[in-house]
Amino acid sequence: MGEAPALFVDDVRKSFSNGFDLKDNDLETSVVVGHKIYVIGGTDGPVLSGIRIFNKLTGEWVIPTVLGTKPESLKGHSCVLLNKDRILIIKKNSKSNECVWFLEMDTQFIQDQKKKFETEVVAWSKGVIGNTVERPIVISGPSGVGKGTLINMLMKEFPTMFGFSVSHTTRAPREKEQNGVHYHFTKHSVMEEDIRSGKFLEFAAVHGNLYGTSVEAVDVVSDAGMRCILDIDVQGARSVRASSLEAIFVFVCPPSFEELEKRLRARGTETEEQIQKRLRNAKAELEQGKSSGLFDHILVNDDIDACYKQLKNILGVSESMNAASITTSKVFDLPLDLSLSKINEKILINRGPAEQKVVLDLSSMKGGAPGRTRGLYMYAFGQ
Ligand SMILES: Nc1nc2c(ncn2[C@@H]2O[C@H](COP(=O)(O)OP(=O)(O)O)[C@@H](O)[C@H]2O)c(=O)[nH]1
Ligand SMILES: Nc1ncnc2c1ncn2[C@@H]1O[C@H](COP(=O)(O)OP(=O)(O)O)[C@@H](O)[C@H]1O
Repeated sequence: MGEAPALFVDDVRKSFSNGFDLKDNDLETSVVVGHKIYVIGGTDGPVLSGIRIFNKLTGEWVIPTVLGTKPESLKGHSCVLLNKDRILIIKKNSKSNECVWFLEMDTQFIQDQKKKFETEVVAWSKGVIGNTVERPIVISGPSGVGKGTLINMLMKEFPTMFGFSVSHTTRAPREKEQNGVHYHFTKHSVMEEDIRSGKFLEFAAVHGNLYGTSVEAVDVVSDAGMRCILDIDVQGARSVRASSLEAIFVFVCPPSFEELEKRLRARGTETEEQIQKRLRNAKAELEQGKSSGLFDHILVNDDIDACYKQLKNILGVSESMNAASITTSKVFDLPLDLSLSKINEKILINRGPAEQKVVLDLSSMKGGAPGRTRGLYMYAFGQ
């Protein structure tokens, strides 16, 4: 087939000389990138992040700022450098659906973060095997129009198909709202810090509070094989439109302004002052929602059942689909004893001579820190 010869990672390790007695083993591995040596793992010393970088030019160790969601433990792993901007890490003694991780050290995201932090920065990104699910749905509309009601109906009828993106907010919880279910309720300072460190896909100040969708909120829904629903305001919808998330945008209008006010009052969850603020903002939101060209579909929520039916039509779901099963790709066991070799955009995971070999195909890889790395395929062959 004319493929390039396999690059054996272990040969690369043996061939570098750093002046240090860095012995690669299952717990601590090293990857050379130009004049830097990235050491991953490591249990000794003050290396809390488990990542340290040796700069061969200055002869100094640097502890980088580590972003993203880390693997829970890295007791036994093997790694290989990909395209000089990220390192692939395979966790040993794990399942194929949780073994693939990437440590990014020179992707666009990292370059942006380095400017912000003015330090060395690396970021973890979990690899997700298999097909991505259908396009997420962004639902916007003024307060009290019925967004929550429509979303609840959808999730109740199709519990395995749709998952709600749980936003963060600095507003106080309403009586029946649960932390982690309706919102992640948080403090202004904490949320600002998380925004700065790139954890949010979008955020906006709405009715005097901060609201935002974390990258993680969308990823956990996709990881569960479900289609993600986002209930966000028009500013947030605009940010999502500009992001890499390819969503369907739906704007919900009331039949009249009077009806909107009636619903907001009847819900009884806001003070008079808050109702007034929401009504004032509703005017601008309705104008932007209807005229901006941002939304793919505009629904009028007059009769709730009729509106719900229209929403289902837009999403292409029907009653017969509510028992639809989620297709998951086959899960393999990866032993403690494995080695990696790289052939173009494929990684061969050798599981011992008598065992099946596993191929990790990276040719359709997309995404990455601060979210998951997707578009990965894994299959076994051999005995
Ligand atoms: N941009 C953005 N807006 C959000 C997010 N979560 C909720 N919102 C919007 O914030 C507004 C206020 O939400 P909430 O306080 O729950 O009141 P409600 O609109 O009356 O349900 C609504 O327009 C929501 O769509 C988010 O993560 N990002
Ligand atoms: N089509 C409708 N007709 C009458 N009342 C509605 C309709 N849709 C929603 N409601 C009611 O209006 C109130 C606001 O709806 P909600 O879903 O909380 O709005 P939002 O999430 O957009 O703020 C709720 O009390 C809900 O039961």
